[in-house]
Amino acid sequence: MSSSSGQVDVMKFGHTNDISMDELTIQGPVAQSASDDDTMSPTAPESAADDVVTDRARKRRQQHYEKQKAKKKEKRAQKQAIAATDAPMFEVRDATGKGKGLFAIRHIPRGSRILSEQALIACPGFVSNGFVTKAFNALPTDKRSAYMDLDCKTVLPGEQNFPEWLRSALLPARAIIAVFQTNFVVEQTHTLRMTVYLQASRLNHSCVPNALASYNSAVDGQVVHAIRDIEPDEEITISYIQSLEYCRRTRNNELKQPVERWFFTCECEACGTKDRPNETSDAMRERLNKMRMNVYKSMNRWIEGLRVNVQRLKPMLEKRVEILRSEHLDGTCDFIEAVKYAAWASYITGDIPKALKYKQCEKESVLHGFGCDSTLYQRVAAELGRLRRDGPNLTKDAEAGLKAYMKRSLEEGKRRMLAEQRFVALEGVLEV
Ligand SMILES: C[S@@+](CC[C@H](N)C(=O)[O-])C[C@H]1O[C@@H](n2cnc3c(N)ncnc32)[C@H](O)[C@@H]1O
Repeated sequence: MSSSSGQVDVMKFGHTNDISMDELTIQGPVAQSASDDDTMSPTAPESAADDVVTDRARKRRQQHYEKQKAKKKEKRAQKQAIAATDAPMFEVRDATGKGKGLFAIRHIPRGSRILSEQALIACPGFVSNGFVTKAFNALPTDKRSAYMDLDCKTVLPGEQNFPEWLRSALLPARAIIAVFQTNFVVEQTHTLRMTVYLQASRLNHSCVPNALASYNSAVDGQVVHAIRDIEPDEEITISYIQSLEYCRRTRNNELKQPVERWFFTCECEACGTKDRPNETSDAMRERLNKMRMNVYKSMNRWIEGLRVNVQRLKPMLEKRVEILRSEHLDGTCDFIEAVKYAAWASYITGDIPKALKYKQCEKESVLHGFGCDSTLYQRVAAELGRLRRDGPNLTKDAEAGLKAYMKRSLEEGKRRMLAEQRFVALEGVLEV
């Protein structure tokens, strides 16, 4: 479940570090009202001017009060969503043809935290078979048997040809590693780690998932949120792959990268079956992928300081958001990335109302998918606040911040992939 680590890259609208609080205050409402006063007629009687100023002050106070009220309401709703974790929302059940899975036992509204769990086994940095075995042996007996009860699909290369006695002799050590291989997720904490969970590891994959799993530092574990309303008896699914914008064939190849560890071909509503593939969805995803590649190419050019015609890029970015919606992928990491880029393009081209609209949508999606206690949400909420407050004044800082951020996130992404590949390809396969 490599993508269930769920970390979404976020571009910043400027660095808070680059701007002091004092600078921000100067650009705020006080400076604005001073320039407004300049437009007043010099002959206007003092008392009338005072009235206007008082009126404005009252209006501003009222607006401020309304904002605070709205914020409090939002926070209360968020807290309620998190508290809802206490009430059971799902059960583990047989999922025909998929082994076990998690199923809703009541209506789960979008944004609810479905589960919040700490890892059973967590291997920091580059794990080895030895580390996994040692961590397993350190578990209490009941946890060990719960671990061994998890799905174990992985057949290590060449194993089918081993004589029976050798296979049996290898089984105990091989089973511990194979369960780990089938179920681990890669998490970005202060360092990379690979983890296995008792409940979150039961989540099956879909290319139209209704939930998002991510690492949450406040919980120090995985949290799973409903990214749309989920009805009773509906299976709760997440995405195992890096992007849902790939076409069907690539998505299924992705599930086998860097080596086969899950052994299934997806037959969700977007994939269809082998005999009746969903060609309409496939064409849409193919289109999405082309758009995504284009965006990345342009982003790379922009990061390197080359000329990019963002004005021309903008309609394509907006179309991407639209298609993702039509594919019922709102709320997924791909969607969050798409609205983030759309906000960026609107911002760079000076279309602040649209930038605000997309940024607001990003904030809502991150809130619903990651929760208000996620660092990602706090970052996006701060970006939106900054954009609202400072609008076009931040352009220069925003550009510098965005570039630095994109560089960092590209490097992080590479490091994460390398760690996963190293474990799966070297430790998991060759050493056993
Ligand atoms: C991390 S486990 C998920 C939980 C697992 N189904 C169980 O019984 O514990 C991954 C395994 O689930 C199964 N699986 C996940 N998503 C699937 C899907 N969409 N179709 C078929 N099998 C799936 C595959 O066998 C895969 O190796």
